[in-house]
Amino acid sequence: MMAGDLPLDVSRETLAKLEIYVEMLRKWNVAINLVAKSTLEDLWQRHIVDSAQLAEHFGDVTGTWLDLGSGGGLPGLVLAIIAQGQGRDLHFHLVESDLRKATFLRQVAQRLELPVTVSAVRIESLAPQNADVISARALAPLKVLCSHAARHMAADGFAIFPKGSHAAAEIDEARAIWDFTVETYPSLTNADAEVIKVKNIRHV
Ligand SMILES: C[S@@+](CC[C@H](N)C(=O)[O-])C[C@H]1O[C@@H](n2cnc3c(N)ncnc32)[C@H](O)[C@@H]1O
Repeated sequence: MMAGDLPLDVSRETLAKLEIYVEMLRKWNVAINLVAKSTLEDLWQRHIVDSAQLAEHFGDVTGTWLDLGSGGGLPGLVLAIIAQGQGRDLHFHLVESDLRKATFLRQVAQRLELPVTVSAVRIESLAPQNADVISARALAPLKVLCSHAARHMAADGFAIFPKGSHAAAEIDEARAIWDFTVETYPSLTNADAEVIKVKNIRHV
């Protein structure tokens, strides 16, 4: 494991928890497609570091962090491990409609004693959450994410989405339907990709 690749300092305990998580991810991935098998060789950089970079946006936020379409826990579980290690007052709510993936998320959360709740439902059927932060990775284009965020985000909250090389096009497309403010940050794991932070989402 390469702690030095992480975009932040983490304690030995946090690193140990990340290692256990990765070990469980690899084990369960034999039976469930949590991450593409083609990415297993580079799992740490492709998935753990790529998720961990969102921790740079913790700032002084407290409350509920809602991660939509968590899959194998990316970025939700990685961020919960880091936030817990930093002693942050953040609770992570992971939404994943696939029951087997949701079971995996609960098993990791239980084993690592993380501040995590898992809802095994479709996002569309989840009651409005008033979340302080919303994240989603590899779930949907920005125009769809804006619709989820508009429903589930607190008025003063923000959404943070790792995006690929089409972030600018997705922003343009979303603007036809949604009004919002957006900040973009270069991805630390992919020179062509960006992380976008979205606030004040309203229908046009
Ligand atoms: C492409 S995977 C990405 C998973 C993870 N975020 C990652 O980066 O590896 C998308 C995940 O979202 C879940 N998902 C898709 N649509 C959903 C919905 N409407 N409600 C809840 N989960 C959904 C799928 O089951 C899948 O696990």
